[in-house]
Amino acid sequence: MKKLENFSYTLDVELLRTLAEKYGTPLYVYDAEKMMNQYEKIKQAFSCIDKLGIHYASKANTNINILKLFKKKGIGLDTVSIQEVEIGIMAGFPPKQIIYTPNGVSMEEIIKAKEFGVRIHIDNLSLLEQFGQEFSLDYPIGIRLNPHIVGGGNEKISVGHIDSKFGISYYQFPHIKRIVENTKLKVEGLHMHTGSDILDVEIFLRGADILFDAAIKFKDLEYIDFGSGFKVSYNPGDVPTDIQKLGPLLGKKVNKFYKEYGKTLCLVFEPGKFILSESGYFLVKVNTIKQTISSVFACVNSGFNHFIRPMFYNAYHNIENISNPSGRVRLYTVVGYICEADTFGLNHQISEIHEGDILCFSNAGAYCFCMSSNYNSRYRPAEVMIYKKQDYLIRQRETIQDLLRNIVEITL
Ligand SMILES: Cc1ncc(COP(=O)(O)O)c(C=O)c1O
Ligand SMILES: N[C@@H](CCCC[NH3+])C(=O)O
Repeated sequence: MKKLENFSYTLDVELLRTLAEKYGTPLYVYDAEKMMNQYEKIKQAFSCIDKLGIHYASKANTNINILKLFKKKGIGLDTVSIQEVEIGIMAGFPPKQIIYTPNGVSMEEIIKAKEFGVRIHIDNLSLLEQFGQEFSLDYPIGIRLNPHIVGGGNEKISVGHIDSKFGISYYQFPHIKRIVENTKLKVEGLHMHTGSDILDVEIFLRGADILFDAAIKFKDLEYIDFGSGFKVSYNPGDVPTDIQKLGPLLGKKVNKFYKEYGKTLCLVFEPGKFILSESGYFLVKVNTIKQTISSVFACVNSGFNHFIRPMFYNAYHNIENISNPSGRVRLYTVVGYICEADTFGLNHQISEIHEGDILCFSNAGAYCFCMSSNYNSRYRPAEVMIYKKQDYLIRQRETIQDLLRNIVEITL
């Protein structure tokens, strides 16, 4: 069967077309095999590291079926909210396999996480002190440091710089130490995450130096958590993070550190995008073609309410016409139906589009469905997962009842 050329599709065109017909559009399709291949790539790249812990960043896609798949493979979970913790527990993860690294949350939420028994990362001096005063030695925690490194594909996802709200500045280290000593807190982990979409291997290595420098000053560590940020290719010429190169370089630093520390710790990564992004496809139908005096618009039955990355981050996503994959290539601006600027792709080269054709967006696995909304009172799409060559509906398309579910009608 024909596969789409010039891009890393793992599913063939005919299958995607069949799924669009069977489940309707707009539709998210995920390929479980591709997720697992990506996971294996990470494992292999860091195979020189003795104790490796990979925790899938569930914020990339929290569908419980995807979480269960990772659980089955023995992968850990990374969460950012108490709700992600709860979904993780529901998916069957043992609490100690769940890392919880929130930002800007209340002490009440941290206490709930403690009640679930998950590994908590605190990224704020005030909460560190409160937690220490209340729980002290009873409950070991991890601390998220801000290494003051500028990394990440755009300013919205660059989170390790000096003006960022994330982590505790490593310049505030004496303050951290004072709180830990005064409250007798047990620190079992140190964490850092500088951003998403980081191409440069050097960023990770610089972060490692800073983290090890801090880690040597804590005697009870069990793990060091490097967060994530591995980049994927969003367009055919794009280059992903060279994790094959990063693995051995980081491995050298890690082993040197372990010698100094006198103990082998677990080295944790929390990948989301690298595992999920390329496994996903977003299928939409072309409602109409609109030729203006400047552009040819392909207007589809979706919008940034379903797929926000192009509008929010200016992100490029490859778009193919899977109804006419070998047609003559023309220039199209692909737009959605939302009542404000809503562009998926400006002047993309796409094989000739007719009304009713199905377009396929690539890299739709991570940060796509989970960032969707009901803006303009549109239903959120269905999700399908291909697992062991079978397609499974893993989320139903919404209906009018979903839009009204929490509304309380009052008598006027
Ligand atoms: C703390 C933390 N860990 C892990 C991730 C996952 O990052 P990515 O999807 O780039 O792998 C993020 C998101 O950027 C994050 O904020
Ligand atoms: N949502 C971002 C990724 C990182 C956000 C989480 N820290 C994206 O779509 O690129």
